[in-house]
Amino acid sequence: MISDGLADVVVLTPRRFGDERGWFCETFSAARMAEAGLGHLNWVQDNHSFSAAKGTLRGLHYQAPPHAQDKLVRCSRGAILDVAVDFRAGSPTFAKWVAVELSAANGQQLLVPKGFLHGFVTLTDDTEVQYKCTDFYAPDCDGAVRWDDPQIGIDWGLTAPPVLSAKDAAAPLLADAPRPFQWENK
Ligand SMILES: Cc1cn([C@H]2C[C@H](O)[C@@H](COP(=O)(O)OP(=O)(O)O[C@H]3O[C@@H](C)C(=O)[C@@H](O)[C@H]3O)O2)c(=O)[nH]c1=O
Repeated sequence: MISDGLADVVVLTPRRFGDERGWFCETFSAARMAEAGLGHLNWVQDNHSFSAAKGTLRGLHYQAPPHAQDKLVRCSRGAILDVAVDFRAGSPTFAKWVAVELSAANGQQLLVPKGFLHGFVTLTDDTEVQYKCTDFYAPDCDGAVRWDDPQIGIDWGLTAPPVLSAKDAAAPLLADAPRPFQWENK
């Protein structure tokens, strides 16, 4: 993980059982999630995206309440730098970010909780990302913050301008975005 980490953002590394054929892995297990203290999360939607070019950047995205989503992200082909940004008003780590390389090779997964912005940049051509969500897609609650906001200052490791959607290119700065999440001191 790049940076010191953020409370609630968790890297999971499911076990791979290798043999002469290759390997086998349980990419999701409700029992393992419960063991990790994440058994309360109710996964209702699985997403899968394909990005053709290295340097494609999707983010920074959120779904506002009442349709906020936790996300469990993995990269099943190629590699990404996956980023979570604390978006909870009043949080001691507001606007702080973490980045983790997720790849088909390392099999790691990132748990991005509700209240965090999420985005990734592809580190390879032909990259596939799969993630589970705890609420359904709700376009009316869809929101974005600029990927290159200097207040956040994410080091994406880019050497050229990224490939972006029109929506992401037009996203507001953090200072101009709504504050739909409130930090709760647990
Ligand atoms: C996210 C999403 C999109 N769509 C549709 C809407 C649109 O026509 C098309 C592409 O949507 P987007 O441009 O928002 O796709 P994308 O930029 O890949 O958005 C995703 O980015 C990553 C970083 C996330 O964290 C996700 O939650 C999601 O926001 O797919 C769905 O039908 N269901 C969904 O859950």
